Amino acid sequence: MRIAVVQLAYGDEEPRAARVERVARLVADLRGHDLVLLPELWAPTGFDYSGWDAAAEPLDGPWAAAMADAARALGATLHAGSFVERLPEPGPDGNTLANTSLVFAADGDVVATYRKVHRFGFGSGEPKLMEAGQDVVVLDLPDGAGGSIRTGLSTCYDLRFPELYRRQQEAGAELLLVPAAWPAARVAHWTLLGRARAVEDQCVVVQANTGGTHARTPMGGHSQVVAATGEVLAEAAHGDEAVLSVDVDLAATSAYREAFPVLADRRL
Ligand SMILES: O=C(O)CCC(=O)C(=O)O
Repeated sequence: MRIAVVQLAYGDEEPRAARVERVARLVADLRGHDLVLLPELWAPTGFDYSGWDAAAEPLDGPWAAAMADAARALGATLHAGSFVERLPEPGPDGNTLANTSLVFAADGDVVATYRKVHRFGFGSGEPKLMEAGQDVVVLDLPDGAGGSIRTGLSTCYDLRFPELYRRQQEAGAELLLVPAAWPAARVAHWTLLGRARAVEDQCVVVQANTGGTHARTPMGGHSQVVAATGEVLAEAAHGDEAVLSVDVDLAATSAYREAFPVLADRRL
């Protein structure tokens, strides 16, 4: 399966609409891949909380329409990262925003919607402004060889909560996709936790982070693709925009699980 991980770098000077156009073109240029993964909140920005309300859109808003077009131009699955969703009504915490990821099929149809479960911000940002997602999302994506691969969805801070990934693994996931806006200050955790999730759940982990600096927050980069063995198959540099293009041997994951069946020894 040929996977492209797009590490987008942006600053405060780039208008949101211009970035959406730029990224749509970039995605269309990645034809030949079976799956493209974009980072978290790359259009409204991950850390400019003050702009989230104005940037919020419904599930069928202009951002989703642009990404559906981009998926059609790509001719493959597009995990478009996440955007600020305007919920139709306030959730249990009284908020009308969510950090929502959409996955598009090659024909532009939405095949998965994931709302970030663990909200980052310790009393500000997401916990203050957004509703928490409630659902574990696992789905089958085309593997590029006529079959499918069971895939789990999560976002950024979720990576710190292994129980979410164990639920995905129990639901049959072998591929874990993680878009993020993870800051440079803790980027060592980002790479370490991605490898940890790969090793403990015996899954391929694909992580797309953000680069550049926005809202006075330098982003960490270091997007990576990790095999189920924990081997890092590709890793982007710190902070710059980059595309990782990686051929992932999915059969190797099943073979590895059979050869080293550690998950069968769990005691609950
Ligand atoms: O957990 C971290 O250190 C960063 C998480 C984060 O930036 C996010 O979830 O947006």
